[in-house]
Amino acid sequence: SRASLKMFLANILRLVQKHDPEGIFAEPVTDEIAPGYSTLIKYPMDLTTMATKLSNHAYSSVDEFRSDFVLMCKNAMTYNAPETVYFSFAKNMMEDGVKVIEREVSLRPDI
Ligand SMILES: NC(=O)c1ccc2nc(N)sc2c1
Repeated sequence: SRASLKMFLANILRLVQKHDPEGIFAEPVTDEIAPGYSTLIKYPMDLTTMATKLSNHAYSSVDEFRSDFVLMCKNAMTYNAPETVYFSFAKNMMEDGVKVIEREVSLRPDI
């Protein structure tokens, strides 16, 4: 149901947040901390925005949620040069996060 999808996705958000101890994905990226970000990144995404979308019933499937999560990570791999820690965090976050999502989905075939 819509209520169980919301609970399921809220738990995934909690789990993936553990893989971002520096909190670089916690809030929208500002042009102050990342010069030119809003010009380069057409579709920004972050974990707080995902939580808000979840509260507003903006996700009707795990796929839609996963798309925003991957968008968030790919944005960071677009804006930040490959040799930066931010790029490495994003690459690892994408790998770890997708694994978390797929494991949780495998435990809930009904979702
Ligand atoms: N998510 C990002 O791409 C991101 C987050 C934080 C941050 N702080 C900087 N000084 S550059 C930067 C980039």
